[in-house]
Amino acid sequence: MAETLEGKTWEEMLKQILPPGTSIPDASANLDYSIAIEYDGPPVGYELPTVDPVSMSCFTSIPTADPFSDSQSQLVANGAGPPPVMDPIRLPISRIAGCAGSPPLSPRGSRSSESVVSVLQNQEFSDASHSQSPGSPHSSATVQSSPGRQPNQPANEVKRVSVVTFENVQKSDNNEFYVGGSASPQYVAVSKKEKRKRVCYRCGKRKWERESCLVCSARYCSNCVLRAMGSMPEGRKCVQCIGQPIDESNRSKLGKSSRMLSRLLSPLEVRQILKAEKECPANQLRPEQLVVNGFPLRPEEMAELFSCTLPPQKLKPGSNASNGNTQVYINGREITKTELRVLKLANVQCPRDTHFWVYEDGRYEEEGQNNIKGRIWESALTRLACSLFSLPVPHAASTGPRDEAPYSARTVPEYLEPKRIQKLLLIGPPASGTSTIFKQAKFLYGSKFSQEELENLKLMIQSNMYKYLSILLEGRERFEEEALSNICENGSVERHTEGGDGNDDNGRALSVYSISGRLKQFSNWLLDIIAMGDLDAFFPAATREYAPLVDEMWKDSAIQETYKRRNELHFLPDVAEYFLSRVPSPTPLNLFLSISASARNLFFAAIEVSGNEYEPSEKDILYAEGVTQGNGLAFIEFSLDDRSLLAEPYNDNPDIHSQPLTRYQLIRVSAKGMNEGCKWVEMFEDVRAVIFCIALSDYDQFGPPVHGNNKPLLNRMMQSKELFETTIRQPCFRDTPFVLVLNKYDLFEEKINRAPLSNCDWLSDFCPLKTSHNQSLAHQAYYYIAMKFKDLYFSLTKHKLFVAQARAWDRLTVDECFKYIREVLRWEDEKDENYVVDDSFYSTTDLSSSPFIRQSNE
Ligand SMILES: Nc1nc2c(ncn2[C@@H]2O[C@H](COP(=O)(O)OP(=O)(O)OP(=O)(O)O)[C@@H](O)[C@H]2O)c(=O)[nH]1
Ligand SMILES: [Mg+2]
Repeated sequence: MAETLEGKTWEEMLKQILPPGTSIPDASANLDYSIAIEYDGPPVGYELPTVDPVSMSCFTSIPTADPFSDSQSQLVANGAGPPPVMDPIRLPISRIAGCAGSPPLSPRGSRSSESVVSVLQNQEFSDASHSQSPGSPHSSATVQSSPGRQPNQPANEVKRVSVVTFENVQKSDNNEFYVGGSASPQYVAVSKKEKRKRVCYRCGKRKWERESCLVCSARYCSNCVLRAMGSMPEGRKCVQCIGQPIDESNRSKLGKSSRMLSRLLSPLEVRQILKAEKECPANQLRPEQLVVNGFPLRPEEMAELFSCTLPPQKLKPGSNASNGNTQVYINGREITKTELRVLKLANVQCPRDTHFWVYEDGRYEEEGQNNIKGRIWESALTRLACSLFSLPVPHAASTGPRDEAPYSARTVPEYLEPKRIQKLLLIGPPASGTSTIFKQAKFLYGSKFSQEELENLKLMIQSNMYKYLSILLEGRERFEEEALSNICENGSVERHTEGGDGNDDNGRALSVYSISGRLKQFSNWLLDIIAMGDLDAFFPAATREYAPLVDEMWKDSAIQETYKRRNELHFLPDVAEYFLSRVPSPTPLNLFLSISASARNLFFAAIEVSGNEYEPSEKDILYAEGVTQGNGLAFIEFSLDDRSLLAEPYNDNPDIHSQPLTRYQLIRVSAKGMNEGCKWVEMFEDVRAVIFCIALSDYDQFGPPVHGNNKPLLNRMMQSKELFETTIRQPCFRDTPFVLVLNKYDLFEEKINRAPLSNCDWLSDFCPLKTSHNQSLAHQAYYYIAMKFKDLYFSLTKHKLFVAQARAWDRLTVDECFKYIREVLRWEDEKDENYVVDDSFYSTTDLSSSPFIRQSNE
């Protein structure tokens, strides 16, 4: 260009710019090749002409058309379609009468303001709703899809709308604009969230494949989806929609696979996202959406509904929960065919159009007749049929006045109802070992862990790893502060970074516990979300992004130094070490020659456990804290072999072996949130026994109170005792036998010789005998604690407390516990039948298999 500038006329230069053969215009006065530049000279002495601004009161913006695509121009060039026509911009008059041939229904917005070529209704974009405008994903304006067009219709001759309105001009979050118009009078009332089909809401580009937000239906292309939806803690939702309920029309899509996600993410990640989508609280039906007999459910009713043994599946909002089709009504609800069959079995006459009224205790009459015809569930057969078909059987409590209870769970001998499931509620203060016992029961008597359960356990272990990591990081901060203040006070340099000058680039002091800025950032992030209780929301999707940093951190010498002082990290559970210090094989040693052995172990454990390929071993599962992620309700059903040693004396009847085994349902709940007047326990009023688990080793430990955060640390045994008292005081457990499992005997045994029981005020009057009778201190102390609880229980309930000992890590001891519990249930049954086997208060202290059974320290 430089040469062309020199000595060439403007005609010559122009010739080079214009296509060959084009004539050069004459240099006339009007010819203007000037380019606008900003004037920055001195102020002018005259008034500059101005253009009145267009009134924007009705428009948020002037709608513009999409760029004219290559394929469109191709079609035009081939004569396959007429040239595109720009839609005239409409004035904000409320209605403009239109006719066939009037412009397509909605001028569209585009971020490109250079191109003003109108939308060509081209095959490429053909779709029933192709002419819609891109709209705000979060707006609720009305939009009408084009009624579509005939296959042979020319591309641009879509059916024109008769009326176009401009009332719904919207501005979206990302500054794109659209105008929604009502197509024709019959569509005006149709209010549907506007959809910008084929256009990505984020980049505005047309893409075939998009993923849409379950809340606002915003659609994103594969380039944008991860940016717009983040780590998808609630599945496919834009980040700003997280926490909001889904659009109900999307309910059937919950958890259904997505090709785009499968392409972008690993199968495990997709599974995790889809699982979160299906299961996260925000995406669940809300009680008020479920209508039963014309009334929306209350939260507690909903909780009750979903806590039953066979909760309803695939409920839809507003669905008719009665779902009957028999023209027979009970309490205003049309019953189902199965229910009708059971009624017939119960000898209830029910011709069509009968309206029954059934009372809580099973008495029934024809509506308005005031003439009780009988009791529906009177016969065992009816009850059996009901339990077979998962139909309700009235609670023992509701079958009339308590003392007459005609068929309470207690008084119907087990063998009359072989199918009845004996529910066992397993409960205990945090970290007492309930999950461990639950998992042992599953290993012992239950079915294998399903793929899904394994996946859950894996996630749980992985998220626990982050918790342990955060405890380490917190410890590191503490140690760093200590070290730095030591340095300041003593001028001591002994803990300074080796080889460094003790300062970082910014002149800040450093200690062996100091980490780099990047790691510090990660550390702050993790500690923040843990402190906010948000880990579950971020895990696993967001934490995955940090995986490389986790690796880096494990390798860091500051973490290694912190880990050396793990005994000072009180919140680091014992099992953390198990998970943190595993060395997987094969060991790529050469990679890690430069780091110490313990750091290497941490590193491997982190990589192994946090990796996708990690599969938890049986031991991992057992040692992992919790049963389910989030530690919710968990239950299993199993039966026990009845031919235990303890059972034999009662099994004289040879028929007993031909009868089906008793089924048990073990329900494990976290005791968190249980307090006086607590409602949810009432859901378990029909349990056969409460298994209350306490960690013996808690007697010298202090922890934050279960209720309330700012109170001083409390002795954990005292906390367990309080929770125990609260539980036994629950009215719904008034007649329920309690089995106290004193767990963690292994830790207790090891601890008792160095820490006296008097660490716990309640246990301060323990007075061990000289161990002349071969009775170890631990045995005596255990027995003493058992008696303390029995006394307490008796004073409050006037009943006997059954006590068993366990080391939940040892499967055999858990097996013994359950066999003991089975015996307790038998004793209770027989007691109810007046075959009182054992009435002494003290003889039920412990398992008869225990060597300490007759050794009281009284
Ligand atoms: N040493 C020892 N540790 C045990 C025993 N039973 C459980 N643990 C460990 O104690 C910790 C707490 O046990 P969990 O079974 O998770 O306790 P939990 O009752 O479910 O407690 P939350 O989950 O807090 O409700 C886990 O790390 C267990 O591995 C035991 O008998 N001996
Ligand atoms: Mg647990």
